[in-house]
Amino acid sequence: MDPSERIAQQFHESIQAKQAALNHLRPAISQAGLAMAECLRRDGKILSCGNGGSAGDAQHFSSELLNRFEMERPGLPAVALTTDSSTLTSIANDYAYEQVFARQIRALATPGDMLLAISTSGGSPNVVEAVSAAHDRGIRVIALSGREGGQLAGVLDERDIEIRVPAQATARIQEVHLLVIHCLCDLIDQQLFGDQRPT
Ligand SMILES: O=C(CO)[C@@H](O)[C@H](O)[C@H](O)[C@H](O)COP(=O)(O)O
Ligand SMILES: [Zn+2]
Repeated sequence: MDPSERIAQQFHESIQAKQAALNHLRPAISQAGLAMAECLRRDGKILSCGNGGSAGDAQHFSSELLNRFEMERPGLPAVALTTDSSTLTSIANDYAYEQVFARQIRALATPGDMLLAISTSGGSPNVVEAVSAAHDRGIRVIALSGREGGQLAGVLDERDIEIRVPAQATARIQEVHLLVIHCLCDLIDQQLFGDQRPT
């Protein structure tokens, strides 16, 4: 296959993954966006975590909240748990890599906060531990996952919301995750600041 055909195939697969996700995920995304808006309205904050590309997604989400998404509005409280290398390396060194997010959640989370837990496989032990820590602190979890949901699906409770992308390839799941994150930001802004969209 020549490069041009490979590129066309990647685009085609990405479009297909998004198309397949649309109706499947619409109710869960809507529920999650409204829950996040309510959390922020009540002065809660949203913590986020993930590994690799999902660490980038966790940071992408928190920066859309802290700075802004598409409209002019005040910054909203969010913390990506993936950015402080001193904290991450010391927790991994002194305890275990599985604890890098959980220990931060136990220190930072207060009642009414939420956790956005991102894992394409649902199998990353540190993301699974993060969910347990969130539950210990009494905070709700929005889980962004894929494939068969992994261990993450098994540790969610009835208050949590699972947004599981119906795809198998990590890259495709990540591409849908980013779109879901933008939908969540859009719903949060609409719920808190009204319907206007940038021209
Ligand atoms: O971005 C990519 C591959 O596309 C990788 O960095 C990927 O995020 C890493 O392999 C992660 O460790 C995978 O973790 P997870 O999504 O299964 O929780
Ligand atoms: Zn990637």
